[in-house]
Amino acid sequence: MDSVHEIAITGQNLPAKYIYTDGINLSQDPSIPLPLLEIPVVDFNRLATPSIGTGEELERLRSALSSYGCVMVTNHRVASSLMDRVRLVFKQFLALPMEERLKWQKEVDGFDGYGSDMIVTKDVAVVHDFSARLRLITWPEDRRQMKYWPEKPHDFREVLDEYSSKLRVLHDATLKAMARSLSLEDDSTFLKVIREGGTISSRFNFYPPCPTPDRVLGLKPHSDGTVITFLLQDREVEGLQVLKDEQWFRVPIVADGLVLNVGDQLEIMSNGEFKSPIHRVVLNTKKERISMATLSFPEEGKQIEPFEGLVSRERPRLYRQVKYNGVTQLGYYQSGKRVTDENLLFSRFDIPFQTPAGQIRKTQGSKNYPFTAAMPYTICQHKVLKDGQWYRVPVVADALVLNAGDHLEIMSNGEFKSPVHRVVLNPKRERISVVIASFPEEGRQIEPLEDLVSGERPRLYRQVKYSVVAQVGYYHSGMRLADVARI
Ligand SMILES: O=C(O)CCC(=O)C(=O)O
Ligand SMILES: [Fe+2]
Repeated sequence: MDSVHEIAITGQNLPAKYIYTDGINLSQDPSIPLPLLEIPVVDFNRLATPSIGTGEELERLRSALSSYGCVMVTNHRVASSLMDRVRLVFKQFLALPMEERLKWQKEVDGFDGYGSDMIVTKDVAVVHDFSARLRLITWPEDRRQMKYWPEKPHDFREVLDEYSSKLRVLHDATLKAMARSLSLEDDSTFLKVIREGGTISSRFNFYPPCPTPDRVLGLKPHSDGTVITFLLQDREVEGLQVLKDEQWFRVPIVADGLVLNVGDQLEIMSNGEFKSPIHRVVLNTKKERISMATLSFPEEGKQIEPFEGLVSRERPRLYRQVKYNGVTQLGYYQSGKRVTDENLLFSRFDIPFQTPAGQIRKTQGSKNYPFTAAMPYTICQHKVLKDGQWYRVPVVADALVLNAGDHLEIMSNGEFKSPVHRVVLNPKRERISVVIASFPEEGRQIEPLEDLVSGERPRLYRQVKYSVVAQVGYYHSGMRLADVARI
């Protein structure tokens, strides 16, 4: 029984399982909507046509996927009329009487078909999504389960067949472009994971109107468990939001654009070069909304791990090998976890890290680093290493200690030094400190400034790409970026 849809039609009161009793952190002030995401736009035609500036477009793609994790793809060669037909056949399907829709209902423990997801988490506190879905494998064709493909409206199958074959071409070319943007020798590196037993699915999402969007979500905060996802949005009704720098942003509707986002499996395979963004769907009080996601997945049981060509001394391996499993992925989704966080080789606890559930995770100590991770800057006395000797840093009332960081050491070609320091504890007294620190943009290339390189002062450091997780990795392994980058 597709309860969400019928509740919407009959206007019943919402059952408690859909309600976030603490409310949803929509805008502080309801009269001011959340800001619009300035989502980077990538022109697919330029990516795919070497003669017209492929290099520049590839760099745009790489940089966007390493900081935002998503881009708006334009000129993707999928006709606007076909996109409209996809929206239309789904709306026509939704308008059918319930008995007709239920003919294509999913099994309780299955993925394909119409209805709400099975609940696999044992966590009883899980809040359900107020949305219904129709999910169908479209590729490879011999994996299609036609018993779940609606026959009404009469052209549903034909339209999905046409759209999914266009999206497959786009999907494959995009994964190849992604590999090229990271300068991988074999541009099929990521695509192989799909070709070797993987699948591509279509997921149609229906979000009914909801009188209390401040207490109910269409989709809870999550990152996709896919390799990549292409999203066809509703033409008129917004609802998708992305978390960036701990702030929620609305994703704009761009006529005929498709939203491409990195999935968790690609974040792992790319060793964190590409980020799988956290997103959610909010509801509209008056209008229903639809969307359709094209999702690619590895084969069940496939081992996913960082690709060797993306692991180096400068960029240590960030994730363990993890076996892809659809049910485990769904469990992570429902309990607000992510496969990427669960398989990170070190703790993220010492960077204020926003979990999908939306709270800053409290410092809890980690398996590997029981105290440094738990207490990054606290309870200790600051000491600095100079000429092989540790020195105590004096307390000067009202003064601030300024120190150069590793990136400034590199940019200044070693003119400024990023000092090694540590913090010791006091047997009796607690101690606190507060740090204000500045960082480059994620993915930014850092290197010595040309003006500071000369015959007398040769270049001392290689170019390195800024990455917050790699930085934490160095910290935990007792390495300094400035040493790693030293020529
Ligand atoms: O409906 C949307 O805009 C987003 C859908 C989504 O995030 C998903 O299907 O995973
Ligand atoms: Fe999603």
